[in-house]
Amino acid sequence: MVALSVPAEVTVILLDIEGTTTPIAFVKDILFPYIKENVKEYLQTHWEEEECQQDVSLLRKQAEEDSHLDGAVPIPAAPENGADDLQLMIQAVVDNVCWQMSLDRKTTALKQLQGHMWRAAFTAGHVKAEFFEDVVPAVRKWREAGMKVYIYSSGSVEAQKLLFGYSTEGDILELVDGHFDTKIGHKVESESDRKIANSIGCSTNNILFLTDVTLEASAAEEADVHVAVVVRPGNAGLTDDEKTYYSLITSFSELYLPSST
Ligand SMILES: CSCCC(=O)C(=O)COP(=O)(O)O
Ligand SMILES: [Mg+2]
Repeated sequence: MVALSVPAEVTVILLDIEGTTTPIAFVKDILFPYIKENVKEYLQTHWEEEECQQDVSLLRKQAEEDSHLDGAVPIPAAPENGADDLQLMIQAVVDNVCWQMSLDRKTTALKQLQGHMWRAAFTAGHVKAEFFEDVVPAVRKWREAGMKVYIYSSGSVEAQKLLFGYSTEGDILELVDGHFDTKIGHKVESESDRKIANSIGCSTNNILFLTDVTLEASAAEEADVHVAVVVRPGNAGLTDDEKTYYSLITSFSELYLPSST
């Protein structure tokens, strides 16, 4: 087994979810199809609710920003003329969500609606989140050694809490000291990592970020965050240069804390 020593200055381990703690297949084959299959009915059922209206407003704002993009799906202003307009509006939101998902976009607007939709599926017990088997034992060990463990995922904080709260390992939310999503900034922007350090109350070089995406690793590194790229079954392949440049791990058990024997 390969061992990667965690630098002594690291006090915080920051974890990506999809492709790092959790198989991409769980997200792509279970969570995302749930949205595509249920979004129309969800909007029809919850349309009058404040939360749903806020989600639609955010999606509409995003659609305006996206209007220059190829294939972008506009969302018209709120309907005034009854049921037919409402159905057209709902269909536009459905089409917009499906278009964004076809590109695996990580917009806050899309992620917020997804999080709200998954709430019903998780709390009713229809879905349980999957974690790689090394994740929970390693996180427990790190915390026992005094490390803080935070999550930084494009999935909304609400969705992150659902994953950790309703998992095949039970409710493991207590293993996480805090959560960050794209509201703090996108994962490919270094400024987001600086803001995360600031919010935790540490320096960027006190953080070790584990992610499967080299663009995210590169942004974090530019902010002076330590990084390791996580190689899991089903993840996108890395180029030879990326394999040479980054520290790679295939399991969290390959990380050694300075105090580990
Ligand atoms: C945490 S909710 C489900 C995953 C998701 O929607 C997503 O976009 C995952 O992105 P990540 O940044 O964790 O790779
Ligand atoms: Mg990921």
